[in-house]
Amino acid sequence: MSARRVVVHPDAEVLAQATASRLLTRLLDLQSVRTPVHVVLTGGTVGIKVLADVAAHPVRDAVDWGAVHLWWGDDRFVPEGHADRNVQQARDALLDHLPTLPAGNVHAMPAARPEDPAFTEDDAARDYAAELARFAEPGDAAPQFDVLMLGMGPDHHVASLFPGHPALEVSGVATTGVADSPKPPPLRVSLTFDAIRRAREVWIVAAGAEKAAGVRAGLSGAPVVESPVAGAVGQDLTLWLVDAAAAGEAAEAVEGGA
Ligand SMILES: O=C1O[C@H](COP(=O)(O)O)[C@@H](O)[C@H](O)[C@H]1O
Repeated sequence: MSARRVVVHPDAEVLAQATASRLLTRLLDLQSVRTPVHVVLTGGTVGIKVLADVAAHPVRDAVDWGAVHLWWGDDRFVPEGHADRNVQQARDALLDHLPTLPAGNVHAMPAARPEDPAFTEDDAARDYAAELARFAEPGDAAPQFDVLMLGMGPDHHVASLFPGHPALEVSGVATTGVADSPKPPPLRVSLTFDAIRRAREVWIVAAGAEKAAGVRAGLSGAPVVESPVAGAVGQDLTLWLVDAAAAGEAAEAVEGGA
Protein backbone atom coordinates (compact mmCIF):
# COMPACT_ATOMS: atom_id res chain seq x y z
CA MET A 1 0.00 0.00 0.00
CA SER A 2 1.50 3.29 -1.08
CA ALA A 3 1.26 6.31 1.23
CA ARG A 4 1.02 9.93 0.21
CA ARG A 5 2.28 12.83 2.26
CA VAL A 6 2.45 16.56 1.66
CA VAL A 7 5.06 18.71 3.37
CA VAL A 8 4.79 22.48 2.99
CA HIS A 9 7.80 24.71 3.59
CA PRO A 10 7.59 28.51 3.83
CA ASP A 11 9.50 29.35 0.66
CA ALA A 12 11.66 27.93 -2.13
CA GLU A 13 14.89 28.54 -0.22
CA VAL A 14 13.79 26.56 2.83
CA LEU A 15 12.20 23.91 0.61
CA ALA A 16 15.51 23.30 -1.18
CA GLN A 17 17.52 23.23 2.04
CA ALA A 18 15.05 20.93 3.79
CA THR A 19 14.94 18.60 0.77
CA ALA A 20 18.74 18.45 0.74
CA SER A 21 18.72 17.54 4.44
CA ARG A 22 15.95 15.00 3.88
CA LEU A 23 17.85 13.38 0.99
CA LEU A 24 21.07 13.10 2.97
CA THR A 25 19.21 11.67 5.98
CA ARG A 26 17.42 9.15 3.75
CA LEU A 27 20.73 8.09 2.18
CA LEU A 28 22.31 7.62 5.61
CA ASP A 29 19.31 5.61 6.84
CA LEU A 30 19.28 3.45 3.73
CA GLN A 31 23.00 2.83 3.93
CA SER A 32 22.58 1.45 7.42
CA VAL A 33 20.44 -1.38 5.99
CA ARG A 34 21.44 -1.97 2.35
CA THR A 35 23.91 -1.22 -0.38
CA PRO A 36 24.05 0.07 -3.03
CA VAL A 37 21.41 2.78 -3.03
CA HIS A 38 19.82 4.00 -6.27
CA VAL A 39 18.70 7.63 -6.50
CA VAL A 40 17.10 9.40 -9.45
CA LEU A 41 17.90 13.11 -9.75
CA THR A 42 15.85 15.80 -11.42
CA GLY A 43 16.67 18.97 -13.28
CA GLY A 44 14.65 22.13 -12.85
CA THR A 45 15.01 25.18 -10.68
CA VAL A 46 14.43 23.64 -7.27
CA GLY A 47 15.94 20.29 -8.27
CA ILE A 48 19.33 21.86 -9.00
CA LYS A 49 19.12 24.13 -5.94
CA VAL A 50 18.62 20.99 -3.82
CA LEU A 51 21.85 19.55 -5.26
CA ALA A 52 23.77 22.75 -4.52
CA ASP A 53 22.44 22.60 -0.95
CA VAL A 54 23.54 18.96 -0.66
CA ALA A 55 27.03 20.04 -1.79
CA ALA A 56 27.17 22.68 0.96
CA HIS A 57 25.60 20.51 3.66
CA PRO A 58 27.66 19.70 6.78
CA VAL A 59 26.78 15.96 6.68
CA ARG A 60 27.46 15.54 2.96
CA ASP A 61 30.60 13.51 3.59
CA ALA A 62 28.86 11.16 6.05
CA VAL A 63 27.30 9.47 3.01
CA ASP A 64 29.26 6.64 1.41
CA TRP A 65 29.07 8.08 -2.11
CA GLY A 66 30.93 5.04 -3.40
CA ALA A 67 27.75 3.04 -2.78
CA VAL A 68 25.27 5.51 -4.32
CA HIS A 69 24.18 5.17 -7.94
CA LEU A 70 22.78 8.30 -9.55
CA TRP A 71 20.26 8.21 -12.40
CA TRP A 72 18.16 10.87 -14.15
CA GLY A 73 14.43 11.14 -14.69
CA ASP A 74 15.02 12.99 -17.93
CA ASP A 75 17.56 14.96 -19.86
CA ARG A 76 17.75 17.26 -22.80
CA PHE A 77 19.11 15.65 -25.98
CA VAL A 78 21.80 18.23 -26.66
CA PRO A 79 25.59 17.76 -26.84
CA GLU A 80 27.67 16.71 -23.84
CA GLY A 81 28.60 19.65 -21.64
CA HIS A 82 25.75 21.84 -22.93
CA ALA A 83 24.37 24.13 -20.23
CA ASP A 84 20.85 22.75 -20.87
CA ARG A 85 21.89 19.23 -19.86
CA ASN A 86 20.42 18.28 -16.50
CA VAL A 87 23.49 16.15 -15.82
CA GLN A 88 25.79 19.09 -16.54
CA GLN A 89 23.85 21.28 -14.11
CA ALA A 90 24.06 18.45 -11.55
CA ARG A 91 27.82 18.14 -12.11
CA ASP A 92 28.29 21.87 -11.56
CA ALA A 93 26.03 21.97 -8.49
CA LEU A 94 27.09 18.75 -6.76
CA LEU A 95 28.82 15.91 -8.54
CA ASP A 96 32.08 17.76 -9.18
CA HIS A 97 32.23 18.44 -5.43
CA LEU A 98 32.07 14.75 -4.48
CA PRO A 99 35.58 13.33 -4.90
CA THR A 100 34.54 9.88 -3.60
CA LEU A 101 31.67 9.45 -6.07
CA PRO A 102 32.93 6.96 -8.68
CA ALA A 103 32.40 8.04 -12.29
CA GLY A 104 30.85 4.63 -12.92
CA ASN A 105 28.06 5.41 -10.46
CA VAL A 106 26.92 8.44 -12.47
CA HIS A 107 24.44 7.13 -15.03
CA ALA A 108 23.88 10.13 -17.30
CA MET A 109 21.43 9.87 -20.15
CA PRO A 110 23.27 9.80 -23.49
CA ALA A 111 23.88 13.18 -25.12
CA ALA A 112 23.38 14.20 -28.73
CA ARG A 113 26.37 13.54 -30.95
CA PRO A 114 26.92 16.37 -33.43
CA GLU A 115 29.51 14.20 -35.17
CA ASP A 116 26.92 11.42 -35.58
CA PRO A 117 23.54 12.98 -36.46
CA ALA A 118 22.13 9.50 -37.12
CA PHE A 119 22.17 8.94 -33.34
CA THR A 120 18.72 10.09 -32.28
CA GLU A 121 16.87 10.66 -29.02
CA ASP A 122 15.27 7.24 -29.53
CA ASP A 123 18.73 5.65 -29.76
CA ALA A 124 19.71 7.47 -26.58
CA ALA A 125 16.57 6.19 -24.84
CA ARG A 126 17.33 2.64 -26.00
CA ASP A 127 20.92 2.86 -24.69
CA TYR A 128 19.74 4.24 -21.35
CA ALA A 129 17.23 1.39 -21.06
CA ALA A 130 20.13 -1.03 -21.56
CA GLU A 131 22.11 0.73 -18.81
CA LEU A 132 19.14 0.53 -16.45
CA ALA A 133 18.70 -3.17 -17.24
CA ARG A 134 22.36 -3.80 -16.37
CA PHE A 135 21.60 -2.76 -12.78
CA ALA A 136 18.19 -4.43 -12.55
CA GLU A 137 17.25 -7.72 -10.93
CA PRO A 138 16.85 -10.51 -13.48
CA GLY A 139 13.59 -10.02 -15.36
CA ASP A 140 13.26 -6.35 -14.37
CA ALA A 141 13.75 -3.41 -16.72
CA ALA A 142 15.32 -1.11 -14.13
CA PRO A 143 16.69 -1.17 -10.60
CA GLN A 144 14.16 -0.48 -7.89
CA PHE A 145 15.04 3.14 -7.21
CA ASP A 146 15.17 4.04 -3.52
CA VAL A 147 14.36 7.71 -4.04
CA LEU A 148 13.22 9.27 -7.32
CA MET A 149 13.02 13.06 -7.30
CA LEU A 150 10.91 14.95 -9.80
CA GLY A 151 10.49 18.63 -10.47
CA MET A 152 7.21 19.73 -12.00
CA GLY A 153 6.72 22.30 -14.73
CA PRO A 154 3.97 24.95 -14.67
CA ASP A 155 2.28 22.80 -17.34
CA HIS A 156 2.23 19.89 -14.83
CA HIS A 157 4.94 17.89 -16.66
CA VAL A 158 7.31 15.62 -14.79
CA ALA A 159 10.57 14.24 -16.18
CA SER A 160 9.98 14.94 -19.92
CA LEU A 161 6.42 13.62 -19.91
CA PHE A 162 4.30 16.54 -21.12
CA PRO A 163 0.50 16.94 -21.19
CA GLY A 164 -1.06 15.39 -24.28
CA HIS A 165 2.29 14.15 -25.61
CA PRO A 166 2.54 10.64 -27.11
CA ALA A 167 5.46 9.84 -24.76
CA LEU A 168 2.89 9.62 -21.95
CA GLU A 169 1.52 6.46 -23.50
CA VAL A 170 4.81 4.58 -23.80
CA SER A 171 4.75 1.47 -21.64
CA GLY A 172 6.53 -1.85 -21.36
CA VAL A 173 9.92 -0.10 -21.53
CA ALA A 174 11.81 2.03 -19.03
CA THR A 175 12.68 4.97 -21.28
CA THR A 176 11.43 6.94 -24.22
CA GLY A 177 12.78 9.44 -26.68
CA VAL A 178 10.76 12.66 -26.73
CA ALA A 179 10.45 14.76 -29.89
CA ASP A 180 8.54 18.04 -30.11
CA SER A 181 8.79 18.84 -26.42
CA PRO A 182 6.62 21.93 -25.85
CA LYS A 183 9.34 23.25 -23.55
CA PRO A 184 12.70 23.85 -25.26
CA PRO A 185 14.88 22.12 -26.17
CA PRO A 186 12.56 19.99 -28.30
CA LEU A 187 14.47 16.71 -28.15
CA ARG A 188 14.70 14.87 -24.85
CA VAL A 189 15.03 11.47 -23.21
CA SER A 190 12.76 10.48 -20.34
CA LEU A 191 11.96 7.67 -17.98
CA THR A 192 8.48 6.30 -18.64
CA PHE A 193 5.79 6.04 -15.99
CA ASP A 194 6.56 2.30 -15.80
CA ALA A 195 10.08 3.14 -14.62
CA ILE A 196 9.02 6.03 -12.39
CA ARG A 197 6.49 3.83 -10.62
CA ARG A 198 9.21 1.26 -9.83
CA ALA A 199 10.65 3.68 -7.29
CA ARG A 200 10.07 2.91 -3.64
CA GLU A 201 9.74 6.63 -2.95
CA VAL A 202 8.80 9.36 -5.41
CA TRP A 203 9.49 12.89 -4.19
CA ILE A 204 7.80 15.68 -6.15
CA VAL A 205 9.50 19.00 -5.46
CA ALA A 206 7.76 22.22 -6.51
CA ALA A 207 7.96 25.89 -5.59
CA GLY A 208 6.15 29.03 -6.69
CA ALA A 209 2.58 30.13 -7.34
CA GLU A 210 2.85 29.02 -10.99
CA LYS A 211 3.02 25.43 -9.73
CA ALA A 212 -0.11 25.64 -7.53
CA ALA A 213 -2.49 24.39 -10.21
CA GLY A 214 -0.22 21.39 -10.85
CA VAL A 215 -0.03 20.56 -7.16
CA ARG A 216 -3.80 20.79 -6.89
CA ALA A 217 -4.30 18.63 -10.00
CA GLY A 218 -1.78 16.03 -8.87
CA LEU A 219 -3.24 15.73 -5.40
CA SER A 220 -6.79 15.51 -6.66
CA GLY A 221 -5.97 12.73 -9.13
CA ALA A 222 -6.51 14.68 -12.35
CA PRO A 223 -6.24 12.73 -15.64
CA VAL A 224 -2.59 11.97 -16.38
CA VAL A 225 -2.96 13.08 -19.99
CA GLU A 226 -3.76 16.59 -18.70
CA SER A 227 -1.59 16.56 -15.57
CA PRO A 228 1.28 14.08 -15.94
CA VAL A 229 2.35 14.77 -12.36
CA ALA A 230 -0.75 12.84 -11.24
CA GLY A 231 0.82 9.68 -12.66
CA ALA A 232 4.01 9.90 -10.62
CA VAL A 233 3.45 7.54 -7.72
CA GLY A 234 5.95 5.61 -5.59
CA GLN A 235 5.61 1.98 -4.49
CA ASP A 236 5.84 2.84 -0.80
CA LEU A 237 5.52 6.61 -0.69
CA THR A 238 4.69 9.61 -2.82
CA LEU A 239 6.03 12.66 -1.06
CA TRP A 240 5.02 16.14 -2.15
CA LEU A 241 7.62 18.66 -1.03
CA VAL A 242 6.30 22.11 -1.82
CA ASP A 243 6.56 25.69 -0.72
CA ALA A 244 3.57 27.66 0.55
CA ALA A 245 3.05 29.38 -2.80
CA ALA A 246 2.89 26.07 -4.69
CA ALA A 247 0.70 24.49 -2.03
CA GLY A 248 -1.97 27.15 -2.35
CA GLU A 249 -4.95 25.72 -0.56
CA ALA A 250 -4.41 22.20 -1.90
CA ALA A 251 -2.40 20.76 0.96
CA GLU A 252 -5.07 21.31 3.60
CA ALA A 253 -7.57 19.45 1.44
CA VAL A 254 -5.52 16.27 1.44
CA GLU A 255 -5.83 13.56 4.02
CA GLY A 256 -2.37 12.98 5.48
CA GLY A 257 -1.22 16.45 4.53
CA ALA A 258 1.39 17.93 6.84
O1 LIG B 1 12.49 20.74 -18.36
C1 LIG B 1 12.45 20.38 -17.22
O2 LIG B 1 11.63 21.03 -16.33
C2 LIG B 1 11.20 20.42 -15.13
C3 LIG B 1 10.72 21.50 -14.16
O3 LIG B 1 11.58 22.61 -14.18
P1 LIG B 1 11.32 23.92 -13.30
O4 LIG B 1 12.46 24.86 -13.63
O5 LIG B 1 9.99 24.47 -13.67
O6 LIG B 1 11.37 23.51 -11.86
C4 LIG B 1 12.26 19.51 -14.57
O7 LIG B 1 11.74 18.78 -13.52
C5 LIG B 1 12.77 18.56 -15.65
O8 LIG B 1 13.73 17.65 -15.11
C6 LIG B 1 13.41 19.37 -16.71
O9 LIG B 1 14.00 18.61 -17.74
